[in-house]
Amino acid sequence: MERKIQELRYLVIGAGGTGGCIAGFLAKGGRDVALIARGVHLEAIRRNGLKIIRPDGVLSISVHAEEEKEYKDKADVIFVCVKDYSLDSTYELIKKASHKDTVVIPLLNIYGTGERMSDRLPGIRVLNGCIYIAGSIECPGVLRQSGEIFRIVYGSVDGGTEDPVCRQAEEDLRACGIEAVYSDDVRRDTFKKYSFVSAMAAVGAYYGSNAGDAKREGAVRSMFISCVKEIEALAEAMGIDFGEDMAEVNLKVLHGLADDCTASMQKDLEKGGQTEMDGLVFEVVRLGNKYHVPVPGYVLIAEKFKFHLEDGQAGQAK
Ligand SMILES: NC(=O)C1=CN([C@@H]2O[C@H](COP(=O)(O)OP(=O)(O)OC[C@H]3O[C@@H](n4cnc5c(N)ncnc54)[C@H](OP(=O)(O)O)[C@@H]3O)[C@@H](O)[C@H]2O)C=CC1
Ligand SMILES: CC(C)(CO)C(=O)C(=O)O
Repeated sequence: MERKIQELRYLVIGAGGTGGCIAGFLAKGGRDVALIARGVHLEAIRRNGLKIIRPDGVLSISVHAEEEKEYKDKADVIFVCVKDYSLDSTYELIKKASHKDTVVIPLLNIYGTGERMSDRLPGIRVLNGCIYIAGSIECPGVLRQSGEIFRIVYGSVDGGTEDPVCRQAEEDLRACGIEAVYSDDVRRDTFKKYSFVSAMAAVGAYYGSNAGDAKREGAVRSMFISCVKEIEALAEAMGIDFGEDMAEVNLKVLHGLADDCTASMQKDLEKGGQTEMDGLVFEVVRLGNKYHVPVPGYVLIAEKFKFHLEDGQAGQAK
């Protein structure tokens, strides 16, 4: 018998550019959502609510936010919205917050995150997912969303088994103003997102360029297109059928971004701290090596950041 779902309880881990916007939109739409944040950002959200500066104005939203250790509930849907380098720090909370039907939806830009998380979370249903948004923390308690794009795609790692929780989450997200897609081929769809963000992040890091530079004819745009084509060749070797011309699709996505938009990896790089370069750029070089697909654009970019393969094996960043 189909399980009757009443109101889903959402947990969003990470209150940055992605997680803060998701929790903010869900809360604004009246959904039951808790947001895990920390430090001065958490204090500010608690004191003043969450502000999201958008192209069409500022949203001020009251969101239930707490620290990881304060969360004592069980959630039906958990969105994981942290950088790859913080992922390990989320596992204890996910274990504590899950019941037998909970679905965990990682939205990281790193391809294959869901599979990696499943290995670390036996007995918990971890999906795969991705998100299209351009968001960042402006200052404590305040996020900036540039451009209108806000799309979440998720689905089961094993393919398209229909799940009522996932279907209801899709309805909830849409009702709250987020374009949601419960995908029947999430491996393909997350690799499609990867073909965009990896290329944009790699080229942006190489040239120090933004979306506006890639929109105009010239070296930045050419390299962006070459990188997308390298990922297309990889997809073919990996048995992923994109079914459409990703250079064309990704140029449309690019044109939907504000000119001053840069990938979140590039923002981290400019701040001088940890970045997702390994999963977004070096991993493409490793995949090229594994599947015998030439990826000269990525090799050039990776070399600029002192990464190379050693003896034909997966190399180390130096
Ligand atoms: N920003 C964007 O526009 C987009 C980002 N993405 C991807 O989404 C993922 C998340 O990125 P984004 O939202 O930008 O990341 P941010 O760095 O903006 O936000 C992550 C937040 O999570 C916090 N955090 C990390 N670990 C914990 C924890 N254990 N408990 C509580 N808080 C925690 C961080 O805190 P602290 O700062 O203290 O570490 C930070 O505030 C990445 O993989 C990114 O590539 C995808 C599409 C667009
Ligand atoms: C490029 C962008 C903004 C597109 O969603 C993104 O995914 C990121 O910054 O990580």
